[in-house]
Amino acid sequence: MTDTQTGPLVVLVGPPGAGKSTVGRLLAERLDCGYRDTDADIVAGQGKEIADIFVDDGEERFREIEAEAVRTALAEHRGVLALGGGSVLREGTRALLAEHPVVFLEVGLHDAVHRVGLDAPRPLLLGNPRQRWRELMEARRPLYTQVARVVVDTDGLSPDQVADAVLAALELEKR
Ligand SMILES: Nc1ncnc2c1ncn2[C@@H]1O[C@H](COP(=O)(O)OP(=O)(O)O)[C@@H](O)[C@H]1O
Ligand SMILES: O=C(O)C1=C[C@@H](OP(=O)(O)O)[C@@H](O)[C@H](O)C1
Ligand SMILES: [Mg+2]
Repeated sequence: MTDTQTGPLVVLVGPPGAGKSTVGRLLAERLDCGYRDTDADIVAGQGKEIADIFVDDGEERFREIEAEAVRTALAEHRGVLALGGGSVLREGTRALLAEHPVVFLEVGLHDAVHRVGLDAPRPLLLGNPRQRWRELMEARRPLYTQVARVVVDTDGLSPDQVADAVLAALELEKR
């Protein structure tokens, strides 16, 4: 990292189950830098879980809180930053991301649904996770593509392999 660096080294975007949080932690270890996840910032700031924010306050309020969390993290953080899957929905957030080394972690329906099924429930996938995920990805794919400097396909790859691919794609040195 240089003194003139003005934002995160890497920003990870993509749908739920792309592995943003998992690969983000691995990348921070590899790069020997800090890791930050806007979902964790939101939970800490609100004092409640994401699912409870959706139930108590609604998705629109969550998106407002998220937009502010992303703005703050982009301004403050100099390491690896993982965003929540829906953060690209806000035009203002997409405009901010244009200045940063954004990586779209791509994943297909099969791997994504398998991965999120192993994990804590996500409010937006409740009901029929396969259908919800497919709709969500169809609506968002253009947005992920628009903000991304590079796209890394994660299908069939382990988190370690995805981290390798991200480092190669951004031509970042392993430390
Ligand atoms: N490349 C991968 N291969 C297999 N499982 C993965 C991979 N990446 C993430 N996972 C698993 O999938 C689940 C969701 O990963 P997570 O990092 O939370 O995704 P995101 O933050 O993009 O929603 C976790 O249980 C995680 O261990
Ligand atoms: O895609 C979304 O709209 C969401 C994704 C989640 O984060 P991950 O993408 O890390 O699962 C979390 O921000 C929230 O449940 C909403
Ligand atoms: Mg995550």
